[in-house]
Amino acid sequence: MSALQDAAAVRVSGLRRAYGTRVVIDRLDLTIRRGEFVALLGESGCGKTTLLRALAGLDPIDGGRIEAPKRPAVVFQEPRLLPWDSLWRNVALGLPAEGAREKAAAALAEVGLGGRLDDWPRNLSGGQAQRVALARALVQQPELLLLDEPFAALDALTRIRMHVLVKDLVARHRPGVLLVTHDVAEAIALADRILVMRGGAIAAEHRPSAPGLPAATRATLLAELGVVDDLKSA
Ligand SMILES: Nc1ncnc2c1ncn2[C@@H]1O[C@H](COP(=O)(O)OP(=O)(O)OP(=O)(O)O)[C@@H](O)[C@H]1O
Repeated sequence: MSALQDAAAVRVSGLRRAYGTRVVIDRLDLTIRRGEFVALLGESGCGKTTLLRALAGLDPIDGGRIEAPKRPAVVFQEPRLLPWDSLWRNVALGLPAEGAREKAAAALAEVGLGGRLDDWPRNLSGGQAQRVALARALVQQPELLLLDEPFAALDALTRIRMHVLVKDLVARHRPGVLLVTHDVAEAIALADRILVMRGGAIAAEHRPSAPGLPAATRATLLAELGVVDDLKSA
């Protein structure tokens, strides 16, 4: 294997997924490298969540290949915490018992909840609950982190705080990331690479990092998503 291949967090080739006769993913190719933050945009119903669930191993596939060196970790729009378990037990879910509390404590500290190990999910705000969900994902030391609109239900300021946190966590742990989002600004703020899904595959790719590019990219992305934004010129 070459060094480049070694760095892949996931490699997808010729992926196909159908619900009955309805083909949702068709000949989709995608590679995400470790440390690379990829955002996935696309019109509602184009198959983003279907792709994410296939990558997560949650759903079967009907053709093609998904090669991932390790089981990916997933954070969904809702935190999906177990209400009867303390925060550290929620984070430690699936870890071997030995050292689990220490690992959960370190992960909770990383998301700013270091003093809340023995607290309960019911005492958390929406943003804090999503922090716990992130800690639960990162404690697995994933090579691929799948984020399915994890900030969509949060208020605007909490969302920005979460962006800063996630960017920092990804820079430190360097998993490959696939973020499904409807928020063009979020994709531009976080991603190294923005993919647009259409017709069951990746139809376009953008890199928003070059100085001066975000405004142009926003317009380009909105156009690709079929959104006419003439508010500013109205
Ligand atoms: N379990 C299922 N059975 C049948 N059809 C499904 C199932 N799950 C999704 N679909 C259909 O597959 C298509 C893709 O759905 P998916 O949820 O992947 O889209 P999406 O891009 O994530 O949408 P959104 O942006 O609205 O979340 C949709 O037309 C949806 O109705």
